Amino acid sequence: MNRDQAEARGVQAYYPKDMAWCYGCGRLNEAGHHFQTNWEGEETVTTYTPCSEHMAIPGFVYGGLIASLLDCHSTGSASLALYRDQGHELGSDAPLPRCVTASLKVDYLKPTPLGVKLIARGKIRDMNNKKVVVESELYAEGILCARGEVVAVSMPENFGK
Ligand SMILES: CCCCCCCCCCCCCCCC(=O)SCCNC(=O)CCNC(=O)[C@H](O)C(C)(C)COP(=O)(O)OP(=O)(O)OC[C@H]1O[C@@H](n2cnc3c(N)ncnc32)[C@H](O)[C@@H]1OP(=O)(O)O
Repeated sequence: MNRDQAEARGVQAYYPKDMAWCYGCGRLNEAGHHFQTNWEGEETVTTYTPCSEHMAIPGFVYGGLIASLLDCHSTGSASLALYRDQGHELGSDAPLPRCVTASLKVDYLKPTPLGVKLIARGKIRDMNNKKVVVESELYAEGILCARGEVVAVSMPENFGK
């Protein structure tokens, strides 16, 4: 599988239908961004090219879009990390761990240009069997523009009840 094919089938491609509606990364949400997250060695990677409707200031990306990207990148990374920890890789029949965001922190370091490919790279900083801390860096044309930290937690059975 080449890089493009791997990105096109990130962890979000394996979410079951009832979990595939997220505005950021749900493949079934037609209005959403369809972020896709996968392993690249020990790091996780999500890429996205924002367009003019994602503008904050002419030429630069809205910070909320960057937060969304880091959010879904991190929950996807957490699912991948828990899955690998359980001895599985994408494509296996075992069910994927479901993770939601407990905490999201973003530092905006430099203005992020519109119209170029953004690359989020994540590292797993801490994890146990129900919580994963993901630290990420967001690059545009090789420049570090934002840094994020997400605490992702396994989705409880009684979520929302
Ligand atoms: C079958 C296949 C499925 C496939 C895969 C499905 C994917 C699934 C849908 C994905 C779609 C995308 C998702 C996008 C990301 C959203 O947008 S998700 C939506 C936004 N997030 C939410 O709505 C979450 C709302 N909050 C909650 O439901 C609950 O507060 C939580 C997050 C589940 C935590 O519940 P809780 O009872 O507090 O958890 P608890 O067991 O006490 O804590 C677990 C650990 O987390 C830590 N923790 C809890 N809250 C926090 C916090 N705010 N800050 C720091 N640490 C915290 C605790 O300290 C504890 O740490 P340890 O003691 O283990 O070290």
